[in-house]
Amino acid sequence: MATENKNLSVYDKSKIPNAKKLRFGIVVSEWNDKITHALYQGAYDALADCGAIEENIVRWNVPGSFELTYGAKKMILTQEVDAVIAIGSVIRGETSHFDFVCSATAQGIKDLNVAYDVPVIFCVLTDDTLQQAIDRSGGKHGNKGTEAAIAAIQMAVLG
Ligand SMILES: Nc1c(NC[C@H](O)[C@H](O)[C@H](O)CO)[nH]c(=O)[nH]c1=O
Ligand SMILES: CC(=O)[C@@H](O)COP(=O)(O)O
Repeated sequence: MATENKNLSVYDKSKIPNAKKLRFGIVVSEWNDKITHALYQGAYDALADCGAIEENIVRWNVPGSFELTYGAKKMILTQEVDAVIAIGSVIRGETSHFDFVCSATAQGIKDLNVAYDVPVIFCVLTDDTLQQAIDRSGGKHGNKGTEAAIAAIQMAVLG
């Protein structure tokens, strides 16, 4: 199902565990910062809506999406979090750099989920245009940050 058929901000709160006892790390890329801050706000608001408390939400910024892997690893090793949300916005330019950044970031975050017992949520938009990114960070398709926050809660209590 493509995003256009599923609003990213819709969730059934009655089916989401309460997050009051959970601690979250959120690593935010500064590239396309208007987009990534909107994603962060969506994630923060959803975590709070589900019971998370402010002092249990730790935010770190990194230069770009490629650095999300290292930032998330450092968050896991030092902050005693139950889940990490990695937030980025990669927008295609003139060269193939987009493909390398997207692939490396996705693979790096996947590798963290394998290497450590803390879920790392892939909240990285990989868009061909700025409008696509706007549409998915609080626009007509909702906010992927919201979706990522709900996934973080669900994965934090898994098992
Ligand atoms: N073009 C985008 C980048 N590029 C920067 C890389 O992520 C990385 O910071 C740099 O290569 C140094 O290691 N990053 C994004 O997050 N979004 C882009 O559109
Ligand atoms: C995703 C990128 O790295 C890209 O935005 C950089 O732009 P360009 O490919 O034109 O150098």
